[in-house]
Amino acid sequence: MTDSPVLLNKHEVERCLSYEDLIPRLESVMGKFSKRDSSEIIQPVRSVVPIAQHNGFLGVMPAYLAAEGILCTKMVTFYQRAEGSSLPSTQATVLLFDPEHGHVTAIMDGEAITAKRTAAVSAISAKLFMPALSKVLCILGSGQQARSHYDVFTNVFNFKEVRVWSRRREMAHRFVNDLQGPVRVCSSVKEAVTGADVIVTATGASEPILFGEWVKSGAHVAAVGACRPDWRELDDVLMREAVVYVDSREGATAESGDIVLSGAQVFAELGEVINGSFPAQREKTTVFKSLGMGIQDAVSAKLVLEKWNSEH
Ligand SMILES: NC(=O)C1=CN([C@@H]2O[C@H](COP(=O)(O)OP(=O)(O)OC[C@H]3O[C@@H](n4cnc5c(N)ncnc54)[C@H](O)[C@@H]3O)[C@@H](O)[C@H]2O)C=CC1
Ligand SMILES: O=C([O-])C1=[NH+]CCC1
Repeated sequence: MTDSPVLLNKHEVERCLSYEDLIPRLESVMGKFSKRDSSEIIQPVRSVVPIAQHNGFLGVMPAYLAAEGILCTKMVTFYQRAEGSSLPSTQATVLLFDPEHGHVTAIMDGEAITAKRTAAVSAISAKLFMPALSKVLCILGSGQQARSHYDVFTNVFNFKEVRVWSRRREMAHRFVNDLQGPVRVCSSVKEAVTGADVIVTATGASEPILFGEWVKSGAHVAAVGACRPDWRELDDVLMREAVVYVDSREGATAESGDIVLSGAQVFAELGEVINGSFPAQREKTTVFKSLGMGIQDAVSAKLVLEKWNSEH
């Protein structure tokens, strides 16, 4: 008989996962992943089932990290919600397994993991690619990802000004009212991004909202939304003129409309920069196209379980 799996809700997961622990673990696993040593890491591109009647998708994201003894899968649903909907558009559950015997050791909320690990990876991209002396951060969107990106970017960096734009102005104000620090609400994307050093796009858009002509030369864009091959957040000009980094080349080719439809060339994976195979072209305009990876969820879930176990 094996023990019953540990069950951890969103509050527990949030409490057990700090950016301080998460960032170095993500850097390490992404650097290893980009070496493509299958004796160490196995992570297929996520399987996605469209739920066409309801504008949604179910993604299954398994990963095995042999050296670290982590076997994990996340199941994530993501929906295009009608404007004004109060339902979350991204929901997830993460399972950790015992790799030796195959039983489930933990079942935990995946919403907090998804929010935090995605923002932490974007922060890693900014650390490598944003201009030296970056002063202005701009966040497009005001949902879960916008919030986690605000939290980690203002924690890790020292911006002089933070701006936010949301397609409904009252949502941007609600977002800002929830925060401690000063944030300027902008009434258009153009106003929000003009002169910004770092731009986070974290929206449910399926057509471009960010245009290259508005982006300051040398700025860094962390593009988190548009995770379907026919969805866009960024226009062709930006995609073709910027140096494009991705989390996984296979994922980007299968899932990113911004890459597939613009015909942009991927310069490198974030992990290839971390492991020293490719340079960080900080002086150029850069785009980090994030799609999300099972290995990111796997190391996050392991951190949560380690912390929880240390307390019980
Ligand atoms: N790269 C990654 O690893 C991950 C990406 N995502 C993606 O990030 C995006 C944001 O996710 P969440 O914050 O969880 O969603 P959310 O529903 O909490 O927030 C979505 C935001 O996008 C805005 N929005 C929706 N449709 C829009 C449109 N057509 N034009 C402009 N703004 C629009 C909403 O007003 C809201 O501010 C989604 O596209 C989601 O699929 C989510 C999780 C992980
Ligand atoms: O990595 C992830 O969990 C997701 N990417 C796009 C939607 C959910």
